[in-house]
Amino acid sequence: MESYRSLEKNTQGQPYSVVSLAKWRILNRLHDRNETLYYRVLIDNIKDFAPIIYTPTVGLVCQNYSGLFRRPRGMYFSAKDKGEMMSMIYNWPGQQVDMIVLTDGSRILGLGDLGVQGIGIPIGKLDMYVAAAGINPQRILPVMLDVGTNNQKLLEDPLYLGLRQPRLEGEEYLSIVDEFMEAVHTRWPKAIVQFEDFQMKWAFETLQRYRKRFCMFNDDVQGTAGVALAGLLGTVRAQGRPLSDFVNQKIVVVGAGSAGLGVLTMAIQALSRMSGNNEMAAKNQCYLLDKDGLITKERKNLDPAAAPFAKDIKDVEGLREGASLLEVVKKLKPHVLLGLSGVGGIFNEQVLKAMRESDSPKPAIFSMSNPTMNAECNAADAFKHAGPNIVFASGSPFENVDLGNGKVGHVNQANNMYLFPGIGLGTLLSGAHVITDGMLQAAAECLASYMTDEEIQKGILYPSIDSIRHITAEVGAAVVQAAVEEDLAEGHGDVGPRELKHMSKEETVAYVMQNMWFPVYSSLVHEK
Ligand SMILES: NC(=O)c1ccc[n+]([C@@H]2O[C@H](COP(=O)([O-])OP(=O)(O)OC[C@H]3O[C@@H](n4cnc5c(N)ncnc54)[C@H](O)[C@@H]3O)[C@@H](O)[C@H]2O)c1
Ligand SMILES: O=C(O)C[C@H](O)C(=O)O
Ligand SMILES: [Mg+2]
Repeated sequence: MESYRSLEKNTQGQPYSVVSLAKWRILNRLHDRNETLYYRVLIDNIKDFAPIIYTPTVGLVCQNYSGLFRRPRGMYFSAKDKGEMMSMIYNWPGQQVDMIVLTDGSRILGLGDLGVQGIGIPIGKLDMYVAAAGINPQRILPVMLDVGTNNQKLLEDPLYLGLRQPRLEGEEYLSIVDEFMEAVHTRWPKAIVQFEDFQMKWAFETLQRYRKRFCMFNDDVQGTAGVALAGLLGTVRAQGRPLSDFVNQKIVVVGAGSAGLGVLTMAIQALSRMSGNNEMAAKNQCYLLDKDGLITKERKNLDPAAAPFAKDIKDVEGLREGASLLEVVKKLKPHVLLGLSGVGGIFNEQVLKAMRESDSPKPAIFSMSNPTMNAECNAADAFKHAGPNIVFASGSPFENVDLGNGKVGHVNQANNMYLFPGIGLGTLLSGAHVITDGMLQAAAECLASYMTDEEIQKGILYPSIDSIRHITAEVGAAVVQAAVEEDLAEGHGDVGPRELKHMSKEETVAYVMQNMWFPVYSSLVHEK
Protein backbone atom coordinates (compact mmCIF):
# COMPACT_ATOMS: atom_id res chain seq x y z
CA MET A 1 0.00 0.00 0.00
CA GLU A 2 2.91 2.29 0.69
CA SER A 3 4.35 1.80 -2.77
CA TYR A 4 0.87 2.29 -4.23
CA ARG A 5 0.36 5.52 -2.31
CA SER A 6 3.80 6.84 -3.22
CA LEU A 7 3.10 6.08 -6.87
CA GLU A 8 -0.07 8.16 -6.55
CA LYS A 9 1.92 11.00 -5.01
CA ASN A 10 4.78 10.87 -7.48
CA THR A 11 2.63 10.74 -10.59
CA GLN A 12 0.31 13.64 -9.86
CA GLY A 13 -0.52 15.54 -13.02
CA GLN A 14 0.58 12.73 -15.32
CA PRO A 15 -1.86 11.34 -17.88
CA TYR A 16 -4.56 8.95 -16.64
CA SER A 17 -3.37 6.11 -18.85
CA VAL A 18 0.20 6.21 -17.53
CA VAL A 19 -0.83 6.39 -13.89
CA SER A 20 -3.57 3.79 -14.00
CA LEU A 21 -1.48 1.27 -15.92
CA ALA A 22 1.32 1.74 -13.38
CA LYS A 23 -1.19 1.07 -10.59
CA TRP A 24 -2.45 -2.01 -12.42
CA ARG A 25 1.13 -3.29 -12.69
CA ILE A 26 1.69 -2.93 -8.95
CA LEU A 27 -1.45 -4.97 -8.26
CA ASN A 28 -0.69 -7.51 -10.95
CA ARG A 29 2.77 -8.12 -9.55
CA LEU A 30 1.33 -8.58 -6.09
CA HIS A 31 -1.18 -11.04 -7.55
CA ASP A 32 1.75 -13.03 -8.98
CA ARG A 33 3.77 -13.00 -5.76
CA ASN A 34 1.17 -13.60 -3.10
CA GLU A 35 -2.41 -14.42 -3.99
CA THR A 36 -3.69 -14.32 -0.42
CA LEU A 37 -2.25 -10.88 0.20
CA TYR A 38 -3.48 -9.62 -3.18
CA TYR A 39 -7.08 -10.54 -2.43
CA ARG A 40 -6.87 -9.21 1.11
CA VAL A 41 -5.62 -5.88 -0.16
CA LEU A 42 -8.29 -5.89 -2.85
CA ILE A 43 -11.11 -6.60 -0.40
CA ASP A 44 -9.92 -4.06 2.15
CA ASN A 45 -9.53 -1.32 -0.50
CA ILE A 46 -12.18 -2.29 -3.02
CA LYS A 47 -13.33 1.26 -3.66
CA ASP A 48 -9.81 2.34 -4.66
CA PHE A 49 -8.93 -0.81 -6.55
CA ALA A 50 -12.12 -1.70 -8.43
CA PRO A 51 -11.40 1.09 -10.98
CA ILE A 52 -7.99 -0.52 -11.59
CA ILE A 53 -8.78 -4.23 -11.84
CA TYR A 54 -12.22 -3.56 -13.34
CA THR A 55 -13.71 -0.75 -15.44
CA PRO A 56 -12.27 1.64 -16.56
CA THR A 57 -8.58 0.59 -16.31
CA VAL A 58 -9.26 -3.01 -17.36
CA GLY A 59 -10.31 -1.59 -20.75
CA LEU A 60 -6.96 0.12 -21.17
CA VAL A 61 -5.22 -3.05 -20.01
CA CYS A 62 -7.01 -5.09 -22.69
CA GLN A 63 -6.07 -2.53 -25.35
CA ASN A 64 -2.41 -2.86 -24.35
CA TYR A 65 -2.41 -6.52 -23.39
CA SER A 66 0.21 -7.81 -25.79
CA GLY A 67 2.76 -5.56 -24.08
CA LEU A 68 1.48 -6.14 -20.54
CA PHE A 69 1.17 -9.92 -20.83
CA ARG A 70 3.46 -11.85 -18.49
CA ARG A 71 1.61 -15.06 -17.69
CA PRO A 72 -1.65 -16.56 -18.93
CA ARG A 73 -3.69 -16.54 -15.69
CA GLY A 74 -6.38 -18.48 -17.49
CA MET A 75 -6.93 -20.86 -20.38
CA TYR A 76 -6.91 -20.07 -24.08
CA PHE A 77 -8.82 -22.40 -26.39
CA SER A 78 -8.25 -21.62 -30.03
CA ALA A 79 -9.95 -22.64 -33.24
CA LYS A 80 -6.83 -24.70 -33.91
CA ASP A 81 -7.58 -26.79 -30.78
CA LYS A 82 -10.76 -28.17 -32.32
CA GLY A 83 -11.13 -31.82 -31.35
CA GLU A 84 -8.67 -31.44 -28.43
CA MET A 85 -10.64 -29.46 -25.90
CA MET A 86 -11.86 -32.45 -23.94
CA SER A 87 -8.30 -33.44 -23.11
CA MET A 88 -7.09 -29.85 -22.78
CA ILE A 89 -9.60 -29.09 -20.06
CA TYR A 90 -7.89 -31.73 -17.90
CA ASN A 91 -4.65 -29.72 -18.16
CA TRP A 92 -6.02 -27.14 -15.77
CA PRO A 93 -4.17 -27.85 -12.51
CA GLY A 94 -7.03 -26.99 -10.12
CA GLN A 95 -9.08 -30.00 -9.02
CA GLN A 96 -12.35 -28.14 -8.73
CA VAL A 97 -13.64 -25.15 -10.66
CA ASP A 98 -16.79 -23.36 -9.53
CA MET A 99 -16.87 -20.26 -11.69
CA ILE A 100 -15.77 -19.67 -15.26
CA VAL A 101 -15.92 -16.36 -17.10
CA LEU A 102 -15.71 -16.87 -20.84
CA THR A 103 -15.24 -14.40 -23.67
CA ASP A 104 -14.38 -14.50 -27.35
CA GLY A 105 -13.09 -10.91 -27.15
CA SER A 106 -15.48 -9.70 -29.85
CA ARG A 107 -17.00 -6.74 -27.95
CA ILE A 108 -14.81 -5.71 -25.06
CA LEU A 109 -16.69 -2.98 -23.14
CA GLY A 110 -17.34 -0.22 -25.68
CA LEU A 111 -13.91 -0.83 -27.26
CA GLY A 112 -14.92 -3.31 -29.94
CA ASP A 113 -13.08 -6.43 -31.09
CA LEU A 114 -9.88 -6.86 -29.10
CA GLY A 115 -9.28 -10.52 -29.94
CA VAL A 116 -7.40 -12.51 -27.28
CA GLN A 117 -6.47 -9.29 -25.49
CA GLY A 118 -10.02 -9.43 -24.13
CA ILE A 119 -8.84 -12.06 -21.58
CA GLY A 120 -8.38 -9.10 -19.21
CA ILE A 121 -12.17 -8.97 -18.81
CA PRO A 122 -12.66 -12.55 -17.51
CA ILE A 123 -9.67 -12.01 -15.21
CA GLY A 124 -11.14 -8.75 -13.85
CA LYS A 125 -14.67 -10.19 -13.50
CA LEU A 126 -13.30 -13.18 -11.60
CA ASP A 127 -11.31 -10.90 -9.31
CA MET A 128 -14.66 -9.30 -8.51
CA TYR A 129 -16.07 -12.79 -7.85
CA VAL A 130 -13.35 -13.37 -5.28
CA ALA A 131 -13.65 -9.91 -3.72
CA ALA A 132 -17.44 -9.60 -3.73
CA ALA A 133 -18.74 -13.16 -3.62
CA GLY A 134 -15.88 -14.88 -1.83
CA ILE A 135 -15.44 -17.49 -4.53
CA ASN A 136 -12.24 -19.38 -3.73
CA PRO A 137 -9.53 -18.09 -6.13
CA GLN A 138 -8.29 -21.66 -6.57
CA ARG A 139 -11.68 -22.47 -8.09
CA ILE A 140 -11.98 -19.78 -10.72
CA LEU A 141 -11.10 -20.07 -14.38
CA PRO A 142 -10.83 -17.18 -16.88
CA VAL A 143 -11.23 -18.46 -20.45
CA MET A 144 -10.56 -17.00 -23.87
CA LEU A 145 -12.05 -18.65 -26.93
CA ASP A 146 -9.73 -17.53 -29.70
CA VAL A 147 -11.65 -17.75 -32.94
CA GLY A 148 -9.59 -15.03 -34.67
CA THR A 149 -10.14 -11.29 -34.78
CA ASN A 150 -11.47 -8.78 -37.29
CA ASN A 151 -9.32 -6.03 -35.77
CA GLN A 152 -6.83 -5.23 -38.52
CA LYS A 153 -4.50 -3.32 -36.23
CA LEU A 154 -4.11 -6.37 -33.99
CA LEU A 155 -3.62 -8.70 -36.94
CA GLU A 156 -0.71 -6.52 -37.99
CA ASP A 157 0.77 -6.13 -34.49
CA PRO A 158 3.90 -8.30 -34.22
CA LEU A 159 3.26 -8.73 -30.50
CA TYR A 160 -0.35 -9.91 -30.92
CA LEU A 161 -0.81 -13.16 -28.98
CA GLY A 162 -3.81 -14.67 -30.76
CA LEU A 163 -4.67 -16.41 -34.01
CA ARG A 164 -3.95 -14.23 -37.03
CA GLN A 165 -7.10 -14.94 -38.96
CA PRO A 166 -10.53 -13.37 -39.41
CA ARG A 167 -13.16 -14.47 -36.89
CA LEU A 168 -14.88 -17.76 -37.53
CA GLU A 169 -18.53 -17.37 -38.41
CA GLY A 170 -21.70 -19.48 -38.48
CA GLU A 171 -21.58 -23.20 -37.71
CA GLU A 172 -17.78 -23.19 -37.57
CA TYR A 173 -17.92 -20.68 -34.74
CA LEU A 174 -20.68 -22.47 -32.86
CA SER A 175 -18.91 -25.83 -33.09
CA ILE A 176 -15.98 -24.33 -31.13
CA VAL A 177 -18.23 -22.98 -28.38
CA ASP A 178 -20.18 -26.27 -28.30
CA GLU A 179 -17.00 -28.26 -27.87
CA PHE A 180 -15.78 -26.01 -25.06
CA MET A 181 -19.10 -26.18 -23.21
CA GLU A 182 -19.20 -29.99 -23.47
CA ALA A 183 -15.61 -30.27 -22.22
CA VAL A 184 -16.23 -28.03 -19.20
CA HIS A 185 -19.44 -29.80 -18.35
CA THR A 186 -17.74 -33.17 -18.50
CA ARG A 187 -14.95 -32.26 -16.11
CA TRP A 188 -16.91 -29.95 -13.77
CA PRO A 189 -20.64 -30.59 -14.22
CA LYS A 190 -21.53 -28.03 -11.53
CA ALA A 191 -19.32 -25.17 -12.76
CA ILE A 192 -21.15 -21.99 -13.72
CA VAL A 193 -20.18 -20.35 -16.99
CA GLN A 194 -20.63 -16.60 -17.31
CA PHE A 195 -20.59 -15.40 -20.92
CA GLU A 196 -19.04 -11.96 -21.13
CA ASP A 197 -18.51 -9.38 -23.85
CA PHE A 198 -19.64 -11.42 -26.85
CA GLN A 199 -20.88 -9.41 -29.82
CA MET A 200 -24.65 -9.22 -29.87
CA LYS A 201 -25.49 -11.94 -32.35
CA TRP A 202 -23.48 -14.54 -30.44
CA ALA A 203 -24.58 -13.24 -27.05
CA PHE A 204 -28.21 -13.99 -27.87
CA GLU A 205 -27.58 -17.13 -29.90
CA THR A 206 -25.40 -18.81 -27.25
CA LEU A 207 -27.77 -17.82 -24.45
CA GLN A 208 -30.67 -19.46 -26.23
CA ARG A 209 -28.58 -22.45 -27.21
CA TYR A 210 -27.16 -23.28 -23.79
CA ARG A 211 -29.32 -21.89 -21.02
CA LYS A 212 -31.51 -24.97 -20.68
CA ARG A 213 -28.62 -27.43 -21.03
CA PHE A 214 -25.86 -25.85 -18.97
CA CYS A 215 -25.52 -23.75 -15.87
CA MET A 216 -24.72 -20.46 -17.61
CA PHE A 217 -25.86 -16.89 -18.07
CA ASN A 218 -24.90 -13.89 -20.15
CA ASP A 219 -23.85 -11.06 -17.88
CA ASP A 220 -24.18 -8.27 -20.47
CA VAL A 221 -27.74 -9.28 -21.32
CA GLN A 222 -29.06 -10.60 -18.00
CA GLY A 223 -26.84 -9.11 -15.28
CA THR A 224 -27.08 -5.64 -16.78
CA ALA A 225 -30.85 -5.93 -17.14
CA GLY A 226 -31.31 -6.61 -13.43
CA VAL A 227 -29.07 -3.73 -12.37
CA ALA A 228 -30.84 -1.32 -14.73
CA LEU A 229 -34.27 -2.48 -13.56
CA ALA A 230 -33.28 -1.92 -9.92
CA GLY A 231 -32.17 1.59 -10.94
CA LEU A 232 -35.40 2.29 -12.83
CA LEU A 233 -37.48 1.26 -9.81
CA GLY A 234 -35.23 3.43 -7.66
CA THR A 235 -35.94 6.47 -9.83
CA VAL A 236 -39.68 6.01 -9.27
CA ARG A 237 -39.06 5.99 -5.52
CA ALA A 238 -36.77 9.02 -5.88
CA GLN A 239 -39.70 10.94 -7.37
CA GLY A 240 -41.62 10.20 -4.17
CA ARG A 241 -44.04 8.01 -6.13
CA PRO A 242 -45.23 4.53 -5.21
CA LEU A 243 -43.61 1.68 -7.15
CA SER A 244 -46.88 1.12 -8.99
CA ASP A 245 -46.17 4.40 -10.78
CA PHE A 246 -43.46 2.60 -12.75
CA VAL A 247 -46.13 1.85 -15.35
CA ASN A 248 -46.38 5.58 -16.13
CA GLN A 249 -42.68 6.20 -16.71
CA LYS A 250 -41.55 7.03 -20.24
CA ILE A 251 -38.23 5.29 -20.81
CA VAL A 252 -35.89 5.99 -23.72
CA VAL A 253 -33.16 3.38 -24.25
CA VAL A 254 -30.28 4.43 -26.51
CA GLY A 255 -28.44 1.40 -27.90
CA ALA A 256 -30.18 -1.68 -29.27
CA GLY A 257 -27.38 -4.14 -28.59
CA SER A 258 -27.08 -7.08 -26.22
CA ALA A 259 -27.25 -4.82 -23.16
CA GLY A 260 -29.97 -2.41 -24.34
CA LEU A 261 -32.26 -5.21 -25.51
CA GLY A 262 -31.61 -7.18 -22.33
CA VAL A 263 -32.65 -4.15 -20.25
CA LEU A 264 -35.78 -3.52 -22.31
CA THR A 265 -36.83 -7.16 -22.13
CA MET A 266 -36.61 -7.24 -18.34
CA ALA A 267 -38.14 -3.77 -17.88
CA ILE A 268 -41.10 -4.71 -20.07
CA GLN A 269 -41.59 -7.98 -18.16
CA ALA A 270 -41.72 -5.99 -14.92
CA LEU A 271 -44.00 -3.26 -16.37
CA SER A 272 -46.24 -5.92 -17.79
CA ARG A 273 -46.57 -7.74 -14.44
CA MET A 274 -47.40 -4.45 -12.75
CA SER A 275 -50.05 -3.53 -15.30
CA GLY A 276 -51.90 -6.85 -15.01
CA ASN A 277 -50.04 -8.73 -17.75
CA ASN A 278 -50.71 -6.02 -20.27
CA GLU A 279 -47.64 -6.35 -22.49
CA MET A 280 -48.91 -3.82 -25.01
CA ALA A 281 -49.27 -1.13 -22.35
CA ALA A 282 -45.79 -2.01 -21.06
CA LYS A 283 -44.22 -1.69 -24.50
CA ASN A 284 -45.94 1.64 -25.08
CA GLN A 285 -43.86 3.16 -22.28
CA CYS A 286 -40.52 2.26 -23.86
CA TYR A 287 -38.67 3.74 -26.83
CA LEU A 288 -35.56 2.34 -28.46
CA LEU A 289 -32.88 4.04 -30.56
CA ASP A 290 -29.81 2.69 -32.27
CA LYS A 291 -27.13 4.28 -34.47
CA ASP A 292 -29.85 5.06 -37.04
CA GLY A 293 -32.17 6.79 -34.58
CA LEU A 294 -35.65 5.87 -33.33
CA ILE A 295 -36.55 2.29 -34.23
CA THR A 296 -40.00 1.91 -35.76
CA LYS A 297 -41.70 -0.79 -37.77
CA GLU A 298 -40.92 1.31 -40.87
CA ARG A 299 -37.23 0.51 -40.46
CA LYS A 300 -35.69 -1.17 -43.50
CA ASN A 301 -33.75 -4.33 -42.55
CA LEU A 302 -35.14 -4.16 -39.04
CA ASP A 303 -33.00 -6.37 -36.80
CA PRO A 304 -35.19 -9.30 -35.65
CA ALA A 305 -33.81 -8.94 -32.11
CA ALA A 306 -35.00 -5.31 -31.95
CA ALA A 307 -38.28 -5.94 -33.81
CA PRO A 308 -40.39 -6.66 -30.69
CA PHE A 309 -39.57 -3.15 -29.43
CA ALA A 310 -40.04 -1.26 -32.71
CA LYS A 311 -42.74 1.41 -32.53
CA ASP A 312 -45.80 1.57 -34.67
CA ILE A 313 -45.39 4.89 -36.45
CA LYS A 314 -48.93 5.95 -35.49
CA ASP A 315 -48.00 5.57 -31.81
CA VAL A 316 -45.17 8.09 -32.04
CA GLU A 317 -47.04 11.08 -33.28
CA GLY A 318 -44.78 13.87 -34.39
CA LEU A 319 -41.80 11.58 -34.71
CA ARG A 320 -40.51 9.79 -37.76
CA GLU A 321 -38.64 6.56 -38.35
CA GLY A 322 -34.99 7.23 -37.48
CA ALA A 323 -35.77 10.41 -35.50
CA SER A 324 -32.64 11.73 -33.79
CA LEU A 325 -32.07 11.42 -30.05
CA LEU A 326 -32.59 15.17 -29.64
CA GLU A 327 -35.91 15.06 -31.51
CA VAL A 328 -37.06 12.11 -29.43
CA VAL A 329 -36.15 13.72 -26.09
CA LYS A 330 -37.73 17.06 -27.06
CA LYS A 331 -40.94 15.43 -28.21
CA LEU A 332 -41.41 12.76 -25.53
CA LYS A 333 -40.02 14.53 -22.45
CA PRO A 334 -39.02 11.13 -21.02
CA HIS A 335 -38.69 10.31 -17.33
CA VAL A 336 -35.62 8.18 -18.03
CA LEU A 337 -32.84 8.43 -20.59
CA LEU A 338 -30.69 5.30 -20.52
CA GLY A 339 -27.58 4.87 -22.67
CA LEU A 340 -26.04 1.53 -23.64
CA SER A 341 -24.66 2.57 -27.00
CA GLY A 342 -20.93 2.34 -26.36
CA VAL A 343 -20.58 5.82 -27.89
CA GLY A 344 -18.98 8.51 -25.73
CA GLY A 345 -20.65 11.92 -25.52
CA ILE A 346 -23.91 11.28 -27.39
CA PHE A 347 -25.85 12.72 -24.45
CA ASN A 348 -24.52 16.10 -25.52
CA GLU A 349 -25.34 19.55 -24.16
CA GLN A 350 -28.48 19.91 -26.29
CA VAL A 351 -29.83 16.50 -25.35
CA LEU A 352 -29.13 17.06 -21.65
CA LYS A 353 -30.71 20.52 -21.75
CA ALA A 354 -33.78 19.01 -23.38
CA MET A 355 -34.04 16.65 -20.37
CA ARG A 356 -34.83 19.75 -18.25
CA GLU A 357 -38.29 19.64 -19.83
CA SER A 358 -38.80 16.03 -18.69
CA ASP A 359 -42.22 15.13 -17.32
CA SER A 360 -40.46 13.87 -14.21
CA PRO A 361 -39.57 16.14 -11.28
CA LYS A 362 -36.37 14.07 -10.98
CA PRO A 363 -35.36 13.03 -14.48
CA ALA A 364 -33.06 10.04 -14.58
CA ILE A 365 -29.95 9.93 -16.74
CA PHE A 366 -28.19 6.58 -16.97
CA SER A 367 -24.98 6.81 -18.93
CA MET A 368 -24.11 3.13 -18.69
CA SER A 369 -21.52 2.56 -21.42
CA ASN A 370 -17.97 1.62 -20.45
CA PRO A 371 -15.20 2.50 -20.06
CA THR A 372 -15.26 6.16 -18.97
CA MET A 373 -14.46 7.59 -22.42
CA ASN A 374 -17.41 5.71 -23.88
CA ALA A 375 -19.95 6.99 -21.35
CA GLU A 376 -22.84 8.78 -23.10
CA CYS A 377 -22.07 11.78 -20.86
CA ASN A 378 -20.01 12.48 -17.77
CA ALA A 379 -21.46 13.30 -14.37
CA ALA A 380 -20.46 16.97 -14.27
CA ASP A 381 -22.06 17.70 -17.66
CA ALA A 382 -25.21 15.82 -16.70
CA PHE A 383 -25.80 17.94 -13.58
CA LYS A 384 -24.65 21.14 -15.32
CA HIS A 385 -26.91 20.87 -18.35
CA ALA A 386 -29.85 18.73 -17.20
CA GLY A 387 -30.09 20.47 -13.82
CA PRO A 388 -29.44 19.69 -10.16
CA ASN A 389 -32.63 17.64 -9.74
CA ILE A 390 -31.58 14.73 -11.88
CA VAL A 391 -30.77 11.24 -10.68
CA PHE A 392 -27.53 10.15 -12.31
CA ALA A 393 -25.88 6.79 -12.86
CA SER A 394 -22.92 5.70 -14.96
CA GLY A 395 -21.37 2.34 -15.81
CA SER A 396 -17.86 3.46 -14.88
CA PRO A 397 -17.14 5.44 -11.71
CA PHE A 398 -17.24 9.25 -11.57
CA GLU A 399 -16.70 11.51 -8.56
CA ASN A 400 -19.80 13.06 -6.96
CA VAL A 401 -20.48 16.54 -8.31
CA ASP A 402 -20.31 19.66 -6.17
CA LEU A 403 -23.50 21.59 -6.94
CA GLY A 404 -22.60 24.59 -4.75
CA ASN A 405 -24.32 25.74 -1.54
CA GLY A 406 -23.21 22.54 0.16
CA LYS A 407 -25.26 20.41 -2.22
CA VAL A 408 -23.92 17.26 -3.79
CA GLY A 409 -24.96 15.63 -7.05
CA HIS A 410 -24.70 11.94 -6.22
CA VAL A 411 -23.11 9.66 -8.79
CA ASN A 412 -24.32 6.06 -8.84
CA GLN A 413 -22.43 3.27 -10.54
CA ALA A 414 -25.01 1.33 -12.54
CA ASN A 415 -22.81 -1.64 -13.28
CA ASN A 416 -23.61 -5.32 -13.46
CA MET A 417 -20.98 -5.88 -10.72
CA TYR A 418 -23.85 -5.41 -8.23
CA LEU A 419 -25.51 -8.58 -9.51
CA PHE A 420 -23.27 -11.05 -11.30
CA PRO A 421 -21.30 -12.09 -8.18
CA GLY A 422 -24.53 -12.86 -6.32
CA ILE A 423 -26.07 -14.63 -9.30
CA GLY A 424 -23.00 -16.88 -9.60
CA LEU A 425 -22.61 -17.52 -5.87
CA GLY A 426 -26.34 -18.07 -5.26
CA THR A 427 -26.57 -20.51 -8.15
CA LEU A 428 -23.50 -22.40 -6.92
CA LEU A 429 -24.77 -22.70 -3.35
CA SER A 430 -28.26 -23.72 -4.46
CA GLY A 431 -26.86 -26.49 -6.63
CA ALA A 432 -29.30 -25.57 -9.41
CA HIS A 433 -28.21 -26.87 -12.80
CA VAL A 434 -29.70 -23.97 -14.77
CA ILE A 435 -30.26 -20.25 -14.15
CA THR A 436 -33.88 -19.29 -14.70
CA ASP A 437 -35.63 -15.96 -15.26
CA GLY A 438 -37.12 -16.39 -11.78
CA MET A 439 -33.67 -16.55 -10.18
CA LEU A 440 -32.53 -13.48 -12.13
CA GLN A 441 -35.67 -11.57 -11.22
CA ALA A 442 -35.16 -12.40 -7.54
CA ALA A 443 -31.62 -11.01 -7.80
CA ALA A 444 -32.85 -7.75 -9.36
CA GLU A 445 -35.67 -7.33 -6.82
CA CYS A 446 -33.23 -7.86 -3.98
CA LEU A 447 -30.97 -5.10 -5.30
CA ALA A 448 -33.96 -2.82 -5.91
CA SER A 449 -35.18 -3.11 -2.32
CA TYR A 450 -31.73 -2.84 -0.74
CA MET A 451 -31.67 0.95 -0.46
CA THR A 452 -33.62 2.87 2.19
CA ASP A 453 -36.11 5.63 1.28
CA GLU A 454 -33.79 8.16 2.89
CA GLU A 455 -30.90 7.14 0.63
CA ILE A 456 -33.11 7.08 -2.44
CA GLN A 457 -34.34 10.60 -1.64
CA LYS A 458 -30.71 11.75 -1.84
CA GLY A 459 -30.45 10.20 -5.30
CA ILE A 460 -28.51 7.15 -4.04
CA LEU A 461 -29.86 4.20 -6.01
CA TYR A 462 -27.16 1.58 -5.45
CA PRO A 463 -25.08 0.61 -2.43
CA SER A 464 -21.53 1.86 -2.07
CA ILE A 465 -18.99 -0.52 -3.54
CA ASP A 466 -17.53 -0.75 -0.02
CA SER A 467 -20.50 -2.92 0.92
CA ILE A 468 -20.32 -5.15 -2.14
CA ARG A 469 -19.80 -8.32 -0.04
CA HIS A 470 -22.91 -7.59 1.93
CA ILE A 471 -25.13 -6.87 -1.06
CA THR A 472 -23.70 -9.95 -2.80
CA ALA A 473 -24.65 -12.11 0.20
CA GLU A 474 -28.21 -10.77 0.04
CA VAL A 475 -28.45 -11.23 -3.74
CA GLY A 476 -26.93 -14.71 -3.44
CA ALA A 477 -29.50 -15.67 -0.81
CA ALA A 478 -32.35 -14.34 -2.97
CA VAL A 479 -31.09 -16.51 -5.84
CA VAL A 480 -30.84 -19.59 -3.59
CA GLN A 481 -34.40 -19.02 -2.35
CA ALA A 482 -35.73 -18.58 -5.89
CA ALA A 483 -34.03 -21.83 -6.94
CA VAL A 484 -35.62 -23.58 -3.94
CA GLU A 485 -39.04 -22.18 -4.85
CA GLU A 486 -38.68 -23.46 -8.39
CA ASP A 487 -37.64 -26.87 -7.09
CA LEU A 488 -34.25 -26.58 -8.78
CA ALA A 489 -32.03 -26.51 -5.69
CA GLU A 490 -30.08 -29.75 -5.41
CA GLY A 491 -27.86 -28.52 -2.57
CA HIS A 492 -24.15 -27.91 -2.26
CA GLY A 493 -21.52 -29.81 -0.26
CA ASP A 494 -23.03 -31.07 2.99
CA VAL A 495 -26.17 -28.97 2.61
CA GLY A 496 -28.90 -30.88 0.85
CA PRO A 497 -32.08 -29.66 -0.86
CA ARG A 498 -34.23 -30.35 2.22
CA GLU A 499 -32.04 -28.24 4.45
CA LEU A 500 -32.13 -25.40 1.93
CA LYS A 501 -35.90 -25.62 1.84
CA HIS A 502 -36.20 -25.22 5.59
CA MET A 503 -33.92 -22.21 5.84
CA SER A 504 -35.49 -18.83 6.65
CA LYS A 505 -34.37 -15.79 4.70
CA GLU A 506 -31.91 -14.84 7.45
CA GLU A 507 -30.57 -18.39 7.65
CA THR A 508 -30.06 -18.41 3.89
CA VAL A 509 -28.08 -15.17 4.07
CA ALA A 510 -25.98 -16.66 6.89
CA TYR A 511 -25.44 -19.84 4.85
CA VAL A 512 -24.22 -17.77 1.89
CA MET A 513 -21.90 -15.70 4.08
CA GLN A 514 -20.41 -18.79 5.74
CA ASN A 515 -19.51 -20.10 2.31
CA MET A 516 -17.58 -17.02 1.27
CA TRP A 517 -13.83 -17.51 1.09
CA PHE A 518 -11.79 -14.94 2.97
CA PRO A 519 -8.05 -14.42 2.50
CA VAL A 520 -6.09 -15.58 5.53
CA TYR A 521 -2.79 -17.42 5.43
CA SER A 522 -3.19 -21.12 5.84
CA SER A 523 -1.09 -22.79 8.47
CA LEU A 524 2.20 -24.17 7.22
CA VAL A 525 2.65 -26.46 10.20
CA HIS A 526 0.22 -29.32 10.43
CA GLU A 527 -0.87 -30.15 13.94
CA LYS A 528 -0.34 -33.79 14.80
N1 LIG B 1 -22.97 -0.60 -17.05
C1 LIG B 1 -23.03 -1.90 -17.30
O1 LIG B 1 -23.19 -2.72 -16.39
C2 LIG B 1 -22.93 -2.38 -18.72
C3 LIG B 1 -23.32 -3.69 -19.01
C4 LIG B 1 -23.25 -4.15 -20.34
C5 LIG B 1 -22.78 -3.30 -21.33
N2 LIG B 1 -22.38 -2.06 -20.99
C6 LIG B 1 -21.87 -1.15 -22.02
O2 LIG B 1 -22.86 -0.92 -22.98
C7 LIG B 1 -22.26 -0.66 -24.23
C8 LIG B 1 -23.00 -1.46 -25.30
O3 LIG B 1 -22.88 -2.84 -25.06
P1 LIG B 1 -23.66 -3.85 -26.01
O4 LIG B 1 -23.22 -5.22 -25.65
O5 LIG B 1 -25.11 -3.60 -25.97
O6 LIG B 1 -23.05 -3.44 -27.42
P2 LIG B 1 -23.61 -3.72 -28.87
O7 LIG B 1 -22.49 -3.50 -29.80
O8 LIG B 1 -24.32 -5.04 -28.87
O9 LIG B 1 -24.72 -2.59 -29.10
C9 LIG B 1 -24.46 -1.23 -29.29
C10 LIG B 1 -25.76 -0.58 -29.78
O10 LIG B 1 -25.57 0.84 -29.77
C11 LIG B 1 -26.08 1.38 -30.98
N3 LIG B 1 -25.41 2.63 -31.30
C12 LIG B 1 -24.18 2.81 -31.85
N4 LIG B 1 -23.97 4.12 -32.08
C13 LIG B 1 -25.08 4.78 -31.66
C14 LIG B 1 -25.46 6.14 -31.64
N5 LIG B 1 -24.65 7.10 -32.10
N6 LIG B 1 -26.68 6.46 -31.16
C15 LIG B 1 -27.51 5.51 -30.69
N7 LIG B 1 -27.19 4.21 -30.67
C16 LIG B 1 -25.99 3.84 -31.15
C17 LIG B 1 -25.82 0.30 -32.02
O11 LIG B 1 -26.64 0.49 -33.15
C18 LIG B 1 -26.17 -0.94 -31.21
O12 LIG B 1 -27.56 -1.14 -31.25
C19 LIG B 1 -20.78 -0.96 -24.08
O13 LIG B 1 -20.08 0.25 -23.94
C20 LIG B 1 -20.69 -1.73 -22.79
O14 LIG B 1 -19.50 -1.47 -22.09
C21 LIG B 1 -22.46 -1.57 -19.72
O1 LIG C 1 -17.49 -4.79 -17.50
C1 LIG C 1 -18.23 -3.91 -17.05
O2 LIG C 1 -17.80 -3.01 -16.32
C2 LIG C 1 -19.71 -3.94 -17.31
C3 LIG C 1 -20.17 -4.65 -18.50
O3 LIG C 1 -20.09 -6.03 -18.39
C4 LIG C 1 -19.63 -4.16 -19.80
O4 LIG C 1 -19.47 -4.98 -20.71
O5 LIG C 1 -19.42 -2.95 -19.93
MG1 LIG D 1 -19.52 -7.03 -20.10
